[in-house]
Amino acid sequence: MNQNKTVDTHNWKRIVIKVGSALIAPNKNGCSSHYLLGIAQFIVRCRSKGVEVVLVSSGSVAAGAHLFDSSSDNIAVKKAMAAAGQTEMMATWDRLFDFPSAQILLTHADLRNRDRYISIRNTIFELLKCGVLPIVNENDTVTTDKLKVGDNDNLSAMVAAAANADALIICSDIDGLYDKNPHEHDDARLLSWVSHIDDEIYAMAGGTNSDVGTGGMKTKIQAAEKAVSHGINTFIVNGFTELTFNMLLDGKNPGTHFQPYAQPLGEELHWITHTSNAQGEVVVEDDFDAALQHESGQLTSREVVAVEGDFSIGDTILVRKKDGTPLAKAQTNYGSCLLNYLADQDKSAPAQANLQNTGAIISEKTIAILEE
Ligand SMILES: Nc1ncnc2c1ncn2[C@@H]1O[C@H](COP(=O)(O)OP(=O)(O)O)[C@@H](O)[C@H]1O
Ligand SMILES: N[C@@H](CCC(=O)OP(=O)(O)O)C(=O)O
Repeated sequence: MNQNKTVDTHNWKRIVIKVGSALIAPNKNGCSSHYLLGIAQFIVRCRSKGVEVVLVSSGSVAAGAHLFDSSSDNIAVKKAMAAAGQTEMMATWDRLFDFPSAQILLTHADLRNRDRYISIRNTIFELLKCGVLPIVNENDTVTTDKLKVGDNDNLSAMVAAAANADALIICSDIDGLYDKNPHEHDDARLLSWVSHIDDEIYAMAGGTNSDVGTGGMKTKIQAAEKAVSHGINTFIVNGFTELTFNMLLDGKNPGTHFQPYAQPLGEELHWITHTSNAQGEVVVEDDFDAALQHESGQLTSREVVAVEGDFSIGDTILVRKKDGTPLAKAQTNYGSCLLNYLADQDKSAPAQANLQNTGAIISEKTIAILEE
């Protein structure tokens, strides 16, 4: 691994900054502007250089905790903390800027739906065009396990991709990624530069040790993986110290820098691979992959062995072999009900199965082939 300390920041036109809960409400005792001041100054200086900024701010649960029984693990209480803490957090950020900011609250259900995703993108672009700072968080009040992203590291990467950002800066309570959790190992070493994210990198990343953080380093690596495949320079940095931001402004790497892909995935392919998740599965014969990858890139009901889950037109599905091997993620042109019907028709009365070729279940343009 290279130890690369310089960063070519001059070409950055747009960045996403993610701020962790420990920086917003370090003691779970309401919001504190102590650490936010340095981050706000960094945002102001970026904007004055013509760099557009989107902020992804965690901390609503931590900020609202002091109003409730903070020892409670009850989900409804956590959601109440988030709802109350969100206004306090937005007010704290707003006080630090002399330009307008805008609140965007999202769930994964919004991001994985293509139309809603486009609407989110367009809103972000419009806010940036008018000089308004978008401040994004997960809409914790309405989420359920099935609907949520669950951590703001992954959310920030999805937002960075949606915003077409040049860089994602994840501000945490630690200097970057170490080869093991430094809170548990005295001999842990900081990695300045990661050129490729693989199992070895994931093995270094542990969970959180803090009362307020979600996901620890693992979700930050997942976020980095999403972002670099979109061509986004990704950093994990220590948000507690102003030196971090001075270094970034000087084109120096203050933490861990993840190298972006030289040839990023196309916009729609990236979305289907890294933002959308499969709502159901279409099972095909074990010898199907060659056809999918090398022939028409299309799948018809004739090839379908089974349909699993409940999905609608436009949803993302997983195409997999009978033996379980995942082949592709794709947007479906059929809902699961009709697809089940078509697949049954093909099996029970092949001669009359005139519906079988009514159209491709998935179309070439919306397929992400998965590596075996
Ligand atoms: N290999 C590692 N390198 C650095 N930190 C690690 C590592 N493994 C686990 N961690 C933990 O991840 C924490 C940062 O994640 P988290 O608590 O979720 O913060 P945030 O609120 O900024 O998202 C660190 O404080 C540390 O306890
Ligand atoms: N939506 C949650 C975000 C939780 C979260 O991901 O926290 P963190 O690990 O500190 O970024 C909140 O605002 O509390």
